Amino acid sequence: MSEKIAKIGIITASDRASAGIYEDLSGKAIIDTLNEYLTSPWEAVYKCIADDKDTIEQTLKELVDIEECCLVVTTGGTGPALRDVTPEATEAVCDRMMPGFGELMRAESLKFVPTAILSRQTAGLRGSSLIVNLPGKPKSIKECLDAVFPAIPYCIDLMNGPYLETNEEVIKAFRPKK
Ligand SMILES: Nc1ncnc2c1ncn2[C@@H]1O[C@H](COP(=O)(O)OP(=O)(O)OP(=O)(O)O)[C@@H](O)[C@H]1O
Ligand SMILES: Nc1nc2c(c(=O)[nH]1)N[C@H]1C(S)=C(S)[C@@H](COP(=O)(O)O)O[C@H]1N2
Repeated sequence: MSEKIAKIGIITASDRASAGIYEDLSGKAIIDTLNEYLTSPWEAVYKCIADDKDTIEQTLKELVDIEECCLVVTTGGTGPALRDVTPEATEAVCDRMMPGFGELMRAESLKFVPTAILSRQTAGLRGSSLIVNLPGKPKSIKECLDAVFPAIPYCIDLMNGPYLETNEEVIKAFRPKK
């Protein structure tokens, strides 16, 4: 995987965005934020789907197993609303969970909104891919990614994925050893 261009999956889980009731600003915010962060070449594989557990699971599997994305970032469906099932779909397809991501994003998000604890966002590993959940609100994307992204390139290194390089004036990747 390391010689290939890094593929990054972006999944918006939203009944209304997927039905065209509103424009998917959150998926766009993920792409814009990653373009600001990354100086190494990458390619987005983007999907906007309904809040349906089977559909989210199938889409996660497609982006990891067929598209070979080293990282998949989801937005939406992490709260307590009855159709919010993105964390459950993520757990269902992951071999190993990475609970630190959700813990850190909720802690950082509390600096912006007192409702941060309503997000059940999580992260996990499927094969050699990292899946990270973000909340649905467009403004939450950068609030959460700024917190966890410094650890993501090293996480992908440890799974023999592509070497992600960042613009250090925007965000600094932390690699404890070379
Ligand atoms: N992908 C998105 N693009 C633009 N705005 C969004 C998006 N997701 C959420 N929002 C905004 O954040 C608000 C609260 O998010 P909420 O989680 O209820 O949205 P949602 O998951 O898209 O809802 P639903 O799936 O029921 O349509 C929405 O009413 C909308 O204004
Ligand atoms: N950084 C950040 N985290 C946030 C928010 C936010 O605006 N910014 N919104 C919260 C709210 S109001 C909800 S209901 C939950 C779940 O959102 P979701 O169901 O759209 O994923 O995320 C929470 N986490």
